[in-house]
Amino acid sequence: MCIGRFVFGIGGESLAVAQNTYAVSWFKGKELNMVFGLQLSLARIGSTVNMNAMQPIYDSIAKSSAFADAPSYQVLGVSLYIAMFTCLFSLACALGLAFFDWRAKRILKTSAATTGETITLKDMKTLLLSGKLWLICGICVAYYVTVFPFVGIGLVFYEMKYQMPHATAGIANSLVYILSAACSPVIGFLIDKSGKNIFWVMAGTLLTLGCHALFAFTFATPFLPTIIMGVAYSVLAASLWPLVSYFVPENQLGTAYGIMQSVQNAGLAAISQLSGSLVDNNGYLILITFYLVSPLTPVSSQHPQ
Ligand SMILES: C[C@H](NC(=O)[C@@H](N)CCCCN)C(=O)O
Repeated sequence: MCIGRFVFGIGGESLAVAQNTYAVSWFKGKELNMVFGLQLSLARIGSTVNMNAMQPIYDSIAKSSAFADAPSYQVLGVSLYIAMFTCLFSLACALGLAFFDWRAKRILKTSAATTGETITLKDMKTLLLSGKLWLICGICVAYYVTVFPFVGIGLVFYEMKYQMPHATAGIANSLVYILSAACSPVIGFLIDKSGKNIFWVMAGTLLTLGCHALFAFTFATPFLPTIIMGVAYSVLAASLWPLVSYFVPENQLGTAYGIMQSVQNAGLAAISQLSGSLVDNNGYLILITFYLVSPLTPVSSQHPQ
């Protein structure tokens, strides 16, 4: 299983790096935030379908006469084979993209997704010494560790703190992603219109901070902070990722997004472990208080655009 997850991590995150680089190369100066919002929206539709569909798929296979006496690992294996078809669909889309890129290159007599220049060791050094890049990485990791691990343990949180039945807790937990799927393109469009990415990054961070405060210190309906968190997360994601393209030259974008994803994932790996141990040893109040402190890092590391 660990090997499978390792390969999955390499594939998924490389895909994200390539997607971001293509998006900037094709849409810079033309509604880039909206394109990132749209990309985010489709990714979150995928996450929501995954969160809600895998258990029913597993249950229906287990109940089917063909697998009535099958051990659970076999039922799981068949469920994962079904999931594999969405990866094949993704591969088909990537091949379609390669075709359009090749066609654009042929028609425009240029490389569509790159400037033709490749990154040099000197560029790499400049990039690694760029304070702006590390600030964005800091914002990214400090913000995302308060959202992804929270959604990861959200189901049990809603069940335990708010005494919700399993199904209602599942709906509450997927609301962050459902809302993000619905509103990211619109938010991206609004960010394009205002052109103030850093303002929106701060707004997304502060709103998320407010949500964690409501989760930690009140027993008011959790649906309100969850809904606000869905919107805040969309605001942050649609404004933060395109920001890289404002100061990193096009031939270094892939490397810059690769560094950003690595830093984000290193933080997520550590904080997911810490979240589990904080919940087990200290309870949810301490965990949410920890989430409350983490976004303060992005707020304090931002300065006006
Ligand atoms: C845009 C941003 N993408 C990421 O954070 C990637 N590392 C992919 C994460 C996939 C999460 N299951 C985002 O999704 O907000």
